[in-house]
Amino acid sequence: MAASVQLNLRSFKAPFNLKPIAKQFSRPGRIRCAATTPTKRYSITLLPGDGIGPEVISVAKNVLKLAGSLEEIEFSFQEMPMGGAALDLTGVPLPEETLSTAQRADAVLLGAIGGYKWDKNEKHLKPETGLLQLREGLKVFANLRPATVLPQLVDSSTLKKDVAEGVDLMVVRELTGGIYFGKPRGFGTNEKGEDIGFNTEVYSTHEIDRIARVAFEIARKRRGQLCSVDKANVLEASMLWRKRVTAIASEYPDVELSHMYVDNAAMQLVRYPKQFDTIVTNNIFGDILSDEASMITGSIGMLPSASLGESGPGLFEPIHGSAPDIAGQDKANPLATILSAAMLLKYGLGEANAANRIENAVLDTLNRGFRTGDIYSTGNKLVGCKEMGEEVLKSVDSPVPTAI
Ligand SMILES: NC(=O)C1=CN([C@@H]2O[C@H](COP(=O)(O)OP(=O)(O)OC[C@H]3O[C@@H](n4cnc5c(N)ncnc54)[C@H](O)[C@@H]3O)[C@@H](O)[C@H]2O)C=CC1
Ligand SMILES: CC(C)CC(=O)C(=O)O
Ligand SMILES: [Mg+2]
Repeated sequence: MAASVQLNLRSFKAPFNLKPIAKQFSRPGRIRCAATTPTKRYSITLLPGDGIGPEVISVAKNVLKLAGSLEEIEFSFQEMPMGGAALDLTGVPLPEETLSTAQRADAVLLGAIGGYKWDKNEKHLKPETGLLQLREGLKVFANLRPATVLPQLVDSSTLKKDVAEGVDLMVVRELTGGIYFGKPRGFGTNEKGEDIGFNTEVYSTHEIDRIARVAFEIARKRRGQLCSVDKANVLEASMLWRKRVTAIASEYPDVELSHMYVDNAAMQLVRYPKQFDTIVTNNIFGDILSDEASMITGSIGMLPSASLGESGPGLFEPIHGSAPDIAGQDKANPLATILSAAMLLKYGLGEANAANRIENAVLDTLNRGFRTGDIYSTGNKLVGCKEMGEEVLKSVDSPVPTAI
Protein backbone atom coordinates (compact mmCIF):
# COMPACT_ATOMS: atom_id res chain seq x y z
CA MET A 1 0.00 0.00 0.00
CA ALA A 2 1.40 3.38 -0.98
CA ALA A 3 2.44 5.37 2.02
CA SER A 4 1.87 8.75 0.44
CA VAL A 5 -1.39 10.46 -0.34
CA GLN A 6 -2.29 10.71 -3.98
CA LEU A 7 -4.78 13.47 -4.24
CA ASN A 8 -5.49 15.48 -7.29
CA LEU A 9 -4.05 18.63 -5.81
CA ARG A 10 -2.42 20.91 -8.25
CA SER A 11 -1.20 23.14 -5.47
CA PHE A 12 -2.27 21.99 -2.08
CA LYS A 13 -2.26 25.14 -0.02
CA ALA A 14 -4.83 25.91 2.57
CA PRO A 15 -6.52 29.30 2.63
CA PHE A 16 -5.49 32.25 4.72
CA ASN A 17 -2.39 31.67 6.82
CA LEU A 18 -2.38 27.89 6.61
CA LYS A 19 0.78 26.32 5.28
CA PRO A 20 1.16 24.24 2.12
CA ILE A 21 0.58 20.62 2.98
CA ALA A 22 2.01 18.63 0.14
CA LYS A 23 4.09 18.71 -2.98
CA GLN A 24 3.26 21.46 -5.41
CA PHE A 25 1.31 20.02 -8.30
CA SER A 26 1.61 22.18 -11.34
CA ARG A 27 -0.84 22.13 -14.19
CA PRO A 28 -0.22 25.08 -16.40
CA GLY A 29 -3.46 24.88 -18.34
CA ARG A 30 -3.63 25.06 -22.11
CA ILE A 31 -1.47 27.67 -23.73
CA ARG A 32 -3.38 29.60 -26.35
CA CYS A 33 -0.49 31.22 -28.18
CA ALA A 34 3.23 31.60 -27.78
CA ALA A 35 3.05 35.24 -26.69
CA THR A 36 5.13 36.79 -23.94
CA THR A 37 2.17 36.53 -21.60
CA PRO A 38 0.57 33.18 -22.47
CA THR A 39 -3.05 32.89 -21.57
CA LYS A 40 -3.99 29.82 -19.56
CA ARG A 41 -7.41 28.42 -20.27
CA TYR A 42 -9.55 26.29 -18.02
CA SER A 43 -13.01 24.92 -18.38
CA ILE A 44 -15.20 25.29 -15.32
CA THR A 45 -18.56 23.60 -14.85
CA LEU A 46 -20.92 25.83 -12.88
CA LEU A 47 -23.77 24.17 -11.01
CA PRO A 48 -25.86 26.98 -9.50
CA GLY A 49 -28.56 24.63 -8.19
CA ASP A 50 -31.42 25.93 -6.07
CA GLY A 51 -32.42 28.61 -3.57
CA ILE A 52 -29.52 30.98 -2.94
CA GLY A 53 -27.28 28.80 -5.13
CA PRO A 54 -27.77 30.86 -8.33
CA GLU A 55 -27.34 34.12 -6.36
CA VAL A 56 -23.98 33.20 -4.85
CA ILE A 57 -22.69 31.49 -8.00
CA SER A 58 -23.41 34.52 -10.15
CA VAL A 59 -21.34 36.70 -7.79
CA ALA A 60 -18.52 34.14 -7.41
CA LYS A 61 -18.29 33.64 -11.18
CA ASN A 62 -17.60 37.36 -11.70
CA VAL A 63 -14.94 37.34 -8.99
CA LEU A 64 -13.31 34.23 -10.47
CA LYS A 65 -13.31 35.80 -13.95
CA LEU A 66 -11.72 39.03 -12.80
CA ALA A 67 -9.08 37.41 -10.57
CA GLY A 68 -8.25 35.04 -13.44
CA SER A 69 -7.98 37.79 -16.04
CA LEU A 70 -5.48 39.67 -13.86
CA GLU A 71 -3.30 36.55 -13.93
CA GLU A 72 -3.66 35.86 -17.66
CA ILE A 73 -6.19 33.11 -17.06
CA GLU A 74 -9.26 32.65 -19.21
CA PHE A 75 -12.19 30.50 -18.22
CA SER A 76 -14.84 28.87 -20.32
CA PHE A 77 -17.89 28.26 -18.17
CA GLN A 78 -20.50 25.59 -18.77
CA GLU A 79 -23.56 26.18 -16.62
CA MET A 80 -25.50 22.96 -16.06
CA PRO A 81 -28.72 22.09 -14.21
CA MET A 82 -28.44 20.26 -10.92
CA GLY A 83 -30.67 19.44 -7.95
CA GLY A 84 -34.23 20.75 -7.91
CA ALA A 85 -33.59 22.90 -10.98
CA ALA A 86 -32.60 19.75 -12.90
CA LEU A 87 -35.62 17.85 -11.56
CA ASP A 88 -37.94 20.53 -12.90
CA LEU A 89 -36.17 20.60 -16.24
CA THR A 90 -35.34 16.96 -16.88
CA GLY A 91 -37.05 14.84 -14.20
CA VAL A 92 -33.79 13.74 -12.50
CA PRO A 93 -31.61 15.56 -9.95
CA LEU A 94 -28.33 14.85 -11.76
CA PRO A 95 -28.79 14.57 -15.53
CA GLU A 96 -26.18 12.44 -17.31
CA GLU A 97 -25.08 15.46 -19.32
CA THR A 98 -24.44 17.44 -16.16
CA LEU A 99 -22.26 14.68 -14.72
CA SER A 100 -20.34 14.06 -17.94
CA THR A 101 -19.74 17.80 -18.43
CA ALA A 102 -18.47 18.05 -14.84
CA GLN A 103 -16.23 15.02 -15.31
CA ARG A 104 -14.62 16.61 -18.38
CA ALA A 105 -14.06 20.00 -16.73
CA ASP A 106 -10.90 21.23 -15.06
CA ALA A 107 -12.94 22.06 -11.94
CA VAL A 108 -16.54 22.25 -10.77
CA LEU A 109 -18.11 25.07 -8.74
CA LEU A 110 -21.44 24.29 -7.07
CA GLY A 111 -23.86 26.66 -5.33
CA ALA A 112 -26.32 24.59 -3.32
CA ILE A 113 -29.27 22.32 -3.94
CA GLY A 114 -32.59 21.52 -2.28
CA GLY A 115 -35.79 23.25 -1.27
CA TYR A 116 -39.27 22.81 0.18
CA LYS A 117 -40.74 22.02 -3.25
CA TRP A 118 -38.86 18.73 -3.51
CA ASP A 119 -38.74 17.74 0.18
CA LYS A 120 -41.43 15.07 -0.14
CA ASN A 121 -40.00 13.52 -3.32
CA GLU A 122 -39.02 9.88 -3.27
CA LYS A 123 -35.38 9.37 -2.37
CA HIS A 124 -34.13 8.90 -5.94
CA LEU A 125 -35.91 12.10 -6.97
CA LYS A 126 -34.52 14.32 -4.23
CA PRO A 127 -32.06 17.13 -5.07
CA GLU A 128 -29.81 15.80 -2.27
CA THR A 129 -29.58 12.42 -4.04
CA GLY A 130 -28.24 14.27 -7.07
CA LEU A 131 -25.53 15.84 -4.93
CA LEU A 132 -24.48 12.46 -3.54
CA GLN A 133 -24.42 11.07 -7.09
CA LEU A 134 -22.23 13.98 -8.20
CA ARG A 135 -19.71 13.43 -5.39
CA GLU A 136 -19.66 9.71 -6.14
CA GLY A 137 -19.43 10.32 -9.91
CA LEU A 138 -16.45 12.65 -9.45
CA LYS A 139 -14.91 10.26 -6.88
CA VAL A 140 -14.11 13.16 -4.57
CA PHE A 141 -13.60 11.31 -1.30
CA ALA A 142 -11.76 14.04 0.63
CA ASN A 143 -13.77 17.07 1.69
CA LEU A 144 -11.69 19.87 3.22
CA ARG A 145 -13.64 22.38 5.28
CA PRO A 146 -11.40 25.05 6.82
CA ALA A 147 -12.88 27.09 9.67
CA THR A 148 -10.80 30.17 10.36
CA VAL A 149 -11.92 33.03 12.58
CA LEU A 150 -10.90 36.18 10.74
CA PRO A 151 -9.93 39.05 13.06
CA GLN A 152 -12.48 41.24 11.22
CA LEU A 153 -15.30 38.89 12.22
CA VAL A 154 -14.49 38.01 15.82
CA ASP A 155 -17.49 40.08 16.92
CA SER A 156 -19.78 38.12 14.60
CA SER A 157 -18.99 34.82 16.31
CA THR A 158 -21.65 33.39 18.55
CA LEU A 159 -18.88 32.53 21.02
CA LYS A 160 -17.16 34.94 23.39
CA LYS A 161 -14.30 36.88 21.82
CA ASP A 162 -11.57 35.14 23.84
CA VAL A 163 -12.96 31.71 22.89
CA ALA A 164 -13.33 32.45 19.16
CA GLU A 165 -10.24 34.58 18.57
CA GLY A 166 -7.47 32.74 16.72
CA VAL A 167 -9.47 29.60 15.91
CA ASP A 168 -7.98 28.01 12.82
CA LEU A 169 -9.01 24.43 12.19
CA MET A 170 -9.52 22.12 9.26
CA VAL A 171 -12.21 19.46 9.13
CA VAL A 172 -11.23 16.62 6.80
CA ARG A 173 -14.48 14.84 6.07
CA GLU A 174 -14.73 11.50 4.29
CA LEU A 175 -17.22 12.24 1.51
CA THR A 176 -18.09 9.20 -0.58
CA GLY A 177 -18.65 6.50 2.04
CA GLY A 178 -20.38 5.93 5.35
CA ILE A 179 -24.06 6.10 6.14
CA TYR A 180 -24.98 8.43 3.24
CA PHE A 181 -23.99 5.66 0.82
CA GLY A 182 -24.15 2.41 2.83
CA LYS A 183 -26.39 -0.51 1.89
CA PRO A 184 -28.79 -1.92 2.86
CA ARG A 185 -30.98 1.12 3.23
CA GLY A 186 -34.65 1.70 2.74
CA PHE A 187 -38.05 1.26 4.30
CA GLY A 188 -39.70 -1.89 5.55
CA THR A 189 -41.81 -3.42 8.28
CA ASN A 190 -40.66 -4.92 11.56
CA GLU A 191 -41.99 -8.04 13.29
CA LYS A 192 -44.68 -5.94 14.99
CA GLY A 193 -45.90 -4.71 11.62
CA GLU A 194 -44.56 -1.20 12.23
CA ASP A 195 -42.97 0.84 9.44
CA ILE A 196 -39.22 1.13 9.72
CA GLY A 197 -36.56 3.15 7.93
CA PHE A 198 -32.97 1.98 7.97
CA ASN A 199 -29.49 2.97 6.80
CA THR A 200 -26.09 1.38 7.10
CA GLU A 201 -22.84 2.93 8.24
CA VAL A 202 -20.10 1.00 6.49
CA TYR A 203 -16.42 1.73 5.97
CA SER A 204 -13.70 -0.42 4.45
CA THR A 205 -10.01 -0.39 5.35
CA HIS A 206 -9.19 1.20 2.00
CA GLU A 207 -11.66 4.06 2.50
CA ILE A 208 -10.39 4.79 6.01
CA ASP A 209 -6.72 4.51 5.13
CA ARG A 210 -6.89 6.94 2.21
CA ILE A 211 -8.80 9.66 4.09
CA ALA A 212 -6.52 9.18 7.11
CA ARG A 213 -3.45 9.74 4.93
CA VAL A 214 -4.95 12.93 3.50
CA ALA A 215 -5.62 14.17 7.02
CA PHE A 216 -2.13 13.25 8.29
CA GLU A 217 -0.58 15.08 5.32
CA ILE A 218 -2.65 18.15 6.07
CA ALA A 219 -1.91 18.04 9.80
CA ARG A 220 1.80 17.64 9.05
CA LYS A 221 1.80 20.94 7.16
CA ARG A 222 -0.31 22.72 9.75
CA ARG A 223 0.40 22.50 13.48
CA GLY A 224 1.08 18.75 13.52
CA GLN A 225 -2.01 17.73 15.48
CA LEU A 226 -4.68 15.38 14.19
CA CYS A 227 -7.82 14.56 16.13
CA SER A 228 -9.79 11.62 14.77
CA VAL A 229 -13.46 11.86 15.69
CA ASP A 230 -15.58 8.72 15.88
CA LYS A 231 -18.08 6.81 17.98
CA ALA A 232 -15.88 3.77 18.62
CA ASN A 233 -17.51 3.12 21.99
CA VAL A 234 -20.68 2.04 20.17
CA LEU A 235 -20.30 1.57 16.41
CA GLU A 236 -18.37 -1.21 14.69
CA ALA A 237 -17.61 1.05 11.70
CA SER A 238 -16.02 3.51 14.15
CA MET A 239 -14.06 0.71 15.85
CA LEU A 240 -12.46 -0.13 12.49
CA TRP A 241 -12.01 3.60 11.81
CA ARG A 242 -10.04 4.07 15.04
CA LYS A 243 -7.96 0.93 14.46
CA ARG A 244 -6.97 1.97 10.92
CA VAL A 245 -6.28 5.64 11.78
CA THR A 246 -4.05 4.42 14.63
CA ALA A 247 -2.24 2.06 12.23
CA ILE A 248 -1.68 4.80 9.64
CA ALA A 249 -0.25 7.06 12.38
CA SER A 250 2.95 4.99 12.33
CA GLU A 251 3.68 6.49 8.87
CA TYR A 252 3.49 9.99 10.38
CA PRO A 253 5.62 10.02 13.55
CA ASP A 254 5.79 13.83 13.38
CA VAL A 255 2.00 14.17 13.75
CA GLU A 256 0.41 13.90 17.17
CA LEU A 257 -2.74 11.78 16.90
CA SER A 258 -5.60 11.92 19.37
CA HIS A 259 -9.05 10.33 19.30
CA MET A 260 -12.31 11.83 20.49
CA TYR A 261 -15.89 10.59 20.56
CA VAL A 262 -18.16 12.70 18.41
CA ASP A 263 -20.46 13.78 21.23
CA ASN A 264 -17.49 15.10 23.17
CA ALA A 265 -16.08 16.73 20.02
CA ALA A 266 -19.35 18.61 19.48
CA MET A 267 -19.09 19.92 23.03
CA GLN A 268 -15.36 20.73 22.87
CA LEU A 269 -15.88 22.75 19.68
CA VAL A 270 -17.92 25.30 21.58
CA ARG A 271 -16.02 24.95 24.89
CA TYR A 272 -12.45 25.46 23.65
CA PRO A 273 -12.19 25.31 19.84
CA LYS A 274 -8.56 26.46 19.80
CA GLN A 275 -7.53 22.97 20.96
CA PHE A 276 -8.24 21.69 17.41
CA ASP A 277 -5.83 21.82 14.51
CA THR A 278 -6.92 19.14 12.00
CA ILE A 279 -9.97 16.95 12.54
CA VAL A 280 -10.56 13.80 10.49
CA THR A 281 -13.95 12.16 10.59
CA ASN A 282 -16.54 10.23 8.67
CA ASN A 283 -19.13 11.59 6.28
CA ILE A 284 -22.03 12.28 8.64
CA PHE A 285 -19.99 13.49 11.63
CA GLY A 286 -18.00 15.79 9.33
CA ASP A 287 -21.20 17.20 7.87
CA ILE A 288 -22.54 18.06 11.31
CA LEU A 289 -19.33 19.22 13.00
CA SER A 290 -18.41 21.54 10.13
CA ASP A 291 -21.77 23.33 10.34
CA GLU A 292 -21.10 23.73 14.06
CA ALA A 293 -17.55 24.99 13.44
CA SER A 294 -18.84 27.50 10.90
CA MET A 295 -20.69 29.46 13.56
CA ILE A 296 -17.46 29.97 15.49
CA THR A 297 -16.24 31.94 12.45
CA GLY A 298 -19.37 34.11 12.42
CA SER A 299 -21.65 32.41 9.93
CA ILE A 300 -22.22 29.34 7.82
CA GLY A 301 -22.11 31.84 4.97
CA MET A 302 -18.33 32.11 5.45
CA LEU A 303 -17.18 28.50 5.05
CA PRO A 304 -15.85 27.24 1.72
CA SER A 305 -14.93 23.69 0.86
CA ALA A 306 -12.86 21.65 -1.56
CA SER A 307 -13.69 18.05 -2.42
CA LEU A 308 -10.85 16.17 -4.04
CA GLY A 309 -10.18 12.73 -5.39
CA GLU A 310 -7.21 10.84 -6.75
CA SER A 311 -7.79 12.09 -10.29
CA GLY A 312 -10.24 14.21 -12.24
CA PRO A 313 -11.70 17.59 -11.40
CA GLY A 314 -12.26 18.77 -7.86
CA LEU A 315 -15.65 19.94 -6.65
CA PHE A 316 -15.77 23.28 -4.84
CA GLU A 317 -18.80 24.47 -2.89
CA PRO A 318 -19.81 26.46 0.17
CA ILE A 319 -20.70 24.20 3.08
CA HIS A 320 -24.15 25.74 3.43
CA GLY A 321 -27.35 24.61 1.77
CA SER A 322 -29.83 26.42 -0.46
CA ALA A 323 -31.21 28.54 2.43
CA PRO A 324 -34.80 28.63 1.13
CA ASP A 325 -35.74 30.98 4.00
CA ILE A 326 -33.72 33.81 2.41
CA ALA A 327 -33.65 32.73 -1.24
CA GLY A 328 -34.54 35.38 -3.82
CA GLN A 329 -34.16 38.23 -1.31
CA ASP A 330 -30.55 39.22 -2.05
CA LYS A 331 -29.65 38.44 1.57
CA ALA A 332 -27.24 35.54 1.09
CA ASN A 333 -23.62 35.93 2.10
CA PRO A 334 -21.62 35.08 -1.06
CA LEU A 335 -18.23 34.92 0.70
CA ALA A 336 -18.31 31.14 1.29
CA THR A 337 -18.77 30.63 -2.46
CA ILE A 338 -16.21 33.29 -3.37
CA LEU A 339 -13.72 31.59 -1.03
CA SER A 340 -14.65 28.25 -2.61
CA ALA A 341 -13.66 29.80 -5.95
CA ALA A 342 -10.32 30.68 -4.33
CA MET A 343 -9.95 27.05 -3.23
CA LEU A 344 -10.77 26.00 -6.79
CA LEU A 345 -7.94 28.14 -8.12
CA LYS A 346 -5.49 27.02 -5.48
CA TYR A 347 -6.27 23.33 -4.99
CA GLY A 348 -7.99 22.56 -8.27
CA LEU A 349 -5.88 24.48 -10.79
CA GLY A 350 -2.65 25.29 -8.96
CA GLU A 351 -3.24 29.00 -9.58
CA ALA A 352 -2.12 30.31 -6.20
CA ASN A 353 -1.65 33.93 -7.31
CA ALA A 354 -5.21 34.29 -8.55
CA ALA A 355 -6.46 32.53 -5.42
CA ASN A 356 -4.51 34.93 -3.22
CA ARG A 357 -6.06 37.87 -5.06
CA ILE A 358 -9.50 36.59 -4.09
CA GLU A 359 -8.61 35.87 -0.47
CA ASN A 360 -6.99 39.30 -0.13
CA ALA A 361 -10.02 40.93 -1.74
CA VAL A 362 -12.36 39.25 0.75
CA LEU A 363 -10.26 40.47 3.66
CA ASP A 364 -10.04 43.95 2.15
CA THR A 365 -13.82 44.09 1.68
CA LEU A 366 -14.32 43.09 5.32
CA ASN A 367 -11.68 45.65 6.37
CA ARG A 368 -13.72 48.29 4.54
CA GLY A 369 -16.67 47.36 6.73
CA PHE A 370 -19.02 45.64 4.29
CA ARG A 371 -21.20 42.93 5.86
CA THR A 372 -24.18 40.85 4.81
CA GLY A 373 -26.86 40.41 7.48
CA ASP A 374 -25.51 37.11 8.84
CA ILE A 375 -22.16 38.65 9.82
CA TYR A 376 -23.36 42.18 10.55
CA SER A 377 -22.29 43.91 13.74
CA THR A 378 -22.88 47.50 14.81
CA GLY A 379 -20.87 50.13 12.97
CA ASN A 380 -20.53 48.15 9.75
CA LYS A 381 -22.19 48.70 6.38
CA LEU A 382 -25.07 46.31 5.75
CA VAL A 383 -25.18 45.10 2.15
CA GLY A 384 -26.93 42.42 0.14
CA CYS A 385 -25.44 39.54 -1.81
CA LYS A 386 -24.96 41.50 -5.05
CA GLU A 387 -23.43 44.56 -3.41
CA MET A 388 -21.06 42.39 -1.39
CA GLY A 389 -19.97 40.82 -4.68
CA GLU A 390 -19.45 44.25 -6.25
CA GLU A 391 -17.31 45.36 -3.31
CA VAL A 392 -15.19 42.21 -3.56
CA LEU A 393 -14.76 42.90 -7.30
CA LYS A 394 -13.51 46.40 -6.47
CA SER A 395 -10.99 44.92 -4.05
CA VAL A 396 -9.82 42.35 -6.61
CA ASP A 397 -9.34 45.16 -9.11
CA SER A 398 -7.39 47.47 -6.78
CA PRO A 399 -5.73 45.14 -4.36
CA VAL A 400 -4.71 46.54 -1.03
CA PRO A 401 -1.86 44.47 0.39
CA THR A 402 -3.21 42.54 3.34
CA ALA A 403 -1.28 40.06 5.43
CA ILE A 404 -3.01 36.72 5.25
N1 LIG B 1 -24.46 21.27 -0.31
C1 LIG B 1 -25.75 21.50 -0.43
O1 LIG B 1 -26.24 21.82 -1.49
C2 LIG B 1 -26.60 21.39 0.77
C3 LIG B 1 -27.95 21.43 0.61
N2 LIG B 1 -28.76 21.43 1.71
C4 LIG B 1 -30.18 21.59 1.44
O2 LIG B 1 -30.52 22.97 1.60
C5 LIG B 1 -31.86 23.10 2.03
C6 LIG B 1 -31.95 23.97 3.27
O3 LIG B 1 -31.28 23.30 4.32
P1 LIG B 1 -31.03 23.93 5.75
O4 LIG B 1 -30.99 22.81 6.70
O5 LIG B 1 -31.98 25.04 5.99
O6 LIG B 1 -29.52 24.48 5.68
P2 LIG B 1 -28.95 25.80 5.01
O7 LIG B 1 -27.47 25.73 5.16
O8 LIG B 1 -29.48 25.99 3.66
O9 LIG B 1 -29.50 27.00 5.93
C7 LIG B 1 -29.36 27.01 7.34
C8 LIG B 1 -29.50 28.43 7.86
O10 LIG B 1 -28.33 29.17 7.49
C9 LIG B 1 -28.68 30.28 6.70
N3 LIG B 1 -27.68 30.41 5.61
C10 LIG B 1 -27.19 29.41 4.87
N4 LIG B 1 -26.35 29.89 3.95
C11 LIG B 1 -26.30 31.21 4.12
C12 LIG B 1 -25.61 32.27 3.45
N5 LIG B 1 -24.77 32.04 2.44
N6 LIG B 1 -25.80 33.54 3.89
C13 LIG B 1 -26.62 33.78 4.93
N7 LIG B 1 -27.32 32.83 5.59
C14 LIG B 1 -27.16 31.55 5.18
C15 LIG B 1 -30.07 30.00 6.16
O11 LIG B 1 -30.75 31.18 5.84
C16 LIG B 1 -30.68 29.17 7.27
O12 LIG B 1 -31.25 30.02 8.23
C17 LIG B 1 -32.37 21.67 2.25
O13 LIG B 1 -33.08 21.30 1.12
C18 LIG B 1 -31.10 20.86 2.40
O14 LIG B 1 -31.23 19.51 2.06
C19 LIG B 1 -28.27 21.44 2.98
C20 LIG B 1 -26.92 21.40 3.17
C21 LIG B 1 -25.97 21.30 2.09
C1 LIG C 1 -27.23 17.87 1.47
C2 LIG C 1 -26.40 16.71 1.91
C3 LIG C 1 -26.35 15.66 0.82
C4 LIG C 1 -25.03 16.96 2.36
C5 LIG C 1 -24.71 18.12 3.24
O1 LIG C 1 -25.45 18.59 4.07
C6 LIG C 1 -23.38 18.65 3.10
O2 LIG C 1 -22.56 18.10 2.36
O3 LIG C 1 -23.07 19.65 3.76
MG1 LIG D 1 -24.25 19.87 5.47
